Amino acid sequence: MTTGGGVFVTFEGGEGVGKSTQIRRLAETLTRRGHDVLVTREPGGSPGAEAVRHVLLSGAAQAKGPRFEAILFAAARNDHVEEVIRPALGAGRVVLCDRFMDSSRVYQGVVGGLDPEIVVALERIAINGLKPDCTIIFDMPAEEGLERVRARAGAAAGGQGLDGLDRFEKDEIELHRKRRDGFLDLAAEDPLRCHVVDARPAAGAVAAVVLSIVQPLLPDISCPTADTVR
Ligand SMILES: Nc1ncnc2c1ncn2[C@@H]1O[C@H](COP(=O)(O)OP(=O)(O)OP(=O)(O)O)[C@@H](O)[C@H]1O
Ligand SMILES: Cc1cn([C@H]2C[C@H](O)[C@@H](COP(=O)(O)O)O2)c(=O)[nH]c1=O
Repeated sequence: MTTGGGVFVTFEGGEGVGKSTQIRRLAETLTRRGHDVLVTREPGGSPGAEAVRHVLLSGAAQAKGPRFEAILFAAARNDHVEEVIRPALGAGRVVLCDRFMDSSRVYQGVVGGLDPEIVVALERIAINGLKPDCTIIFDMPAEEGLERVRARAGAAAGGQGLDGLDRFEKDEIELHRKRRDGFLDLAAEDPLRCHVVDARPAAGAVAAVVLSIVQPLLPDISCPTADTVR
């Protein structure tokens, strides 16, 4: 368990696999059961990192290349870790984070083509020793995830056909397929931390699988501890 008694769970995968949907459902379930839950995301999660998110997802940094983007992701991550995640874990909270270091390993590293030594060095600086207790990797064919993303963007635009996609969502389908493979490879390399979950079933069925993975990591809050009983 992470320092301070909190539990740090990250959610990863390609575009449109249902990370936000599942985090929202899990947070509702855990909160109802009495856990103190923090939902956060990357890039972003702290005021400084949210500003960097806009630069990255708008595509403003793309022309500078993967190294420049990777440095921005790392700077945003370090701010998020030190300003938000570490304090929350120190306070014993359950932190549910939409993407974290594995997205950098896959998007900028394995698929982005960044020198592995740079990926490792940036990760070390960014996370400063803080690793997830558990990582859920949602898996589905890249085409199906992108269909969900396009449907979501279309609905948000009131069905007016605006593409509404961010810098990474707009990439070629072959890159999305490689990202899926990259996440599966990471999961195979670190099976104690990473759990691959089939993202295709209905949201309720996926949520049940996610809960079964996270539940054993949580502190038992069913009985009062000795020092709360007077
Ligand atoms: N199990 C599911 N079955 C069908 N549709 C789903 C399922 N889960 C999520 N969706 C829908 O798919 C779309 C994408 O879901 P969501 O935003 O949760 O994915 P995401 O992984 O967070 O996306 P992104 O990669 O863009 O952050 C949403 O419109 C959501 O309602
Ligand atoms: C943390 C992180 C993210 N990315 C990419 C992956 C996604 O395309 C976007 C984030 O958008 P989302 O809708 O919030 O999932 O950013 C990345 O390339 N590297 C990273 O470290």
